[in-house]
Amino acid sequence: MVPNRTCALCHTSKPILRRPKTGQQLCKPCFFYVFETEVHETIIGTNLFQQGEKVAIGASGGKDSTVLAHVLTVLNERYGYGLQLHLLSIDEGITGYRDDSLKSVKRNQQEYGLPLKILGYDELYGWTMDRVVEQIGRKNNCTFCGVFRRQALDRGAASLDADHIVTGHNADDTAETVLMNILRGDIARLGRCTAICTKGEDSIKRSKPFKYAYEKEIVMYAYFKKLDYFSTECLYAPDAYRGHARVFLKDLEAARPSAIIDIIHSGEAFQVAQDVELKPQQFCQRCGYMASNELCKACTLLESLEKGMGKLAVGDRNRRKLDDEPMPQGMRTIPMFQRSATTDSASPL
Ligand SMILES: Nc1ncnc2c1ncn2[C@@H]1O[C@H](COP(=O)(O)OP(=O)(O)OP(=O)(O)O)[C@@H](O)[C@H]1O
Repeated sequence: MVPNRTCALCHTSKPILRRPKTGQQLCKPCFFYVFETEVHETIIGTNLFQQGEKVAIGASGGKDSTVLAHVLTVLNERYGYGLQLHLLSIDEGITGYRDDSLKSVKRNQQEYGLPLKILGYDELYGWTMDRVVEQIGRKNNCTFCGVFRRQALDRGAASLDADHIVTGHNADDTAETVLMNILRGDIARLGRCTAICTKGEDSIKRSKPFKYAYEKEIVMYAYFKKLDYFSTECLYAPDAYRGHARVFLKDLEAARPSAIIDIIHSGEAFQVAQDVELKPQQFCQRCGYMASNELCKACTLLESLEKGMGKLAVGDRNRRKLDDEPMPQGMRTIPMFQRSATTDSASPL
């Protein structure tokens, strides 16, 4: 980069970076300020939080959630949101990966003085991902991990009596998800994947304050702030299909940086046609968690593992095969879901 003589915002200091989102050359303090202010504007513009809410930050120890914990702590103080922030980590039981990243979370907990709860797949499901992979191999293991994590975050948050879960999903993640849902023709997910906040009936709110934050800027923020995070990819290989969407998105971004935001805006503009039938929500008959069938996805997957049939990666097609197999003695099930109290009467920020 041929630097301008001065920062594009303060016109005083020497610029040290080019902002990936806008191409502006900025000094460090101005970059921190615009990055934080844009997240604040997203929060205020979408009425994301209520005064006094208890917010569980999904903390994986990776860059996104580490920056999220940092920025929310800063904004909560700067703008008096009045949030009770809590770190919530799910230990999937992946030796050499999650155990190391949890060490970063613990160091950050000390640094920010935030309480931390760790909930393990082992404790909740009786299975670690190491053991799941032993049974099913690496193919499809992300399906188990994703379904188990979603429910574990809800259960962890409910046990904290939290009103809200926030995750570090960023603009790149959201744009990838839009692309994936288009490629799969998954209309139901396409309709809801760009929502900044989702709340199923009787479930805890879940939101993505970094929905418009570029991954490259999150990495820059972490780097220049010298934040402590863990940067290794999962040992059990990332979701292959998402990988294609990611590569495609990176190519588009290289040609035109606004591609990421443009795809998100396109996703936001999609409307599900009236005649598209969406499955109604119900509660799992076994564990009481939200479900679109009699059993929730986690109970179905757990049952397949317990029966030694995890390789089926049970979708609707294989449900019959699973039902035909008798329940093993002492089959593990997930405890009943305890919902937390809600604070719907609280006032917005
Ligand atoms: N084990 C976990 N415990 C708690 N939260 C998690 C965990 N894994 C993922 N999350 C939440 O989901 C978000 C997206 O997770 P993903 O696996 O896509 O990782 P990522 O994009 O690399 O994010 P990060 O850099 O924070 O790990 C994370 O930012 C975090 O908020």
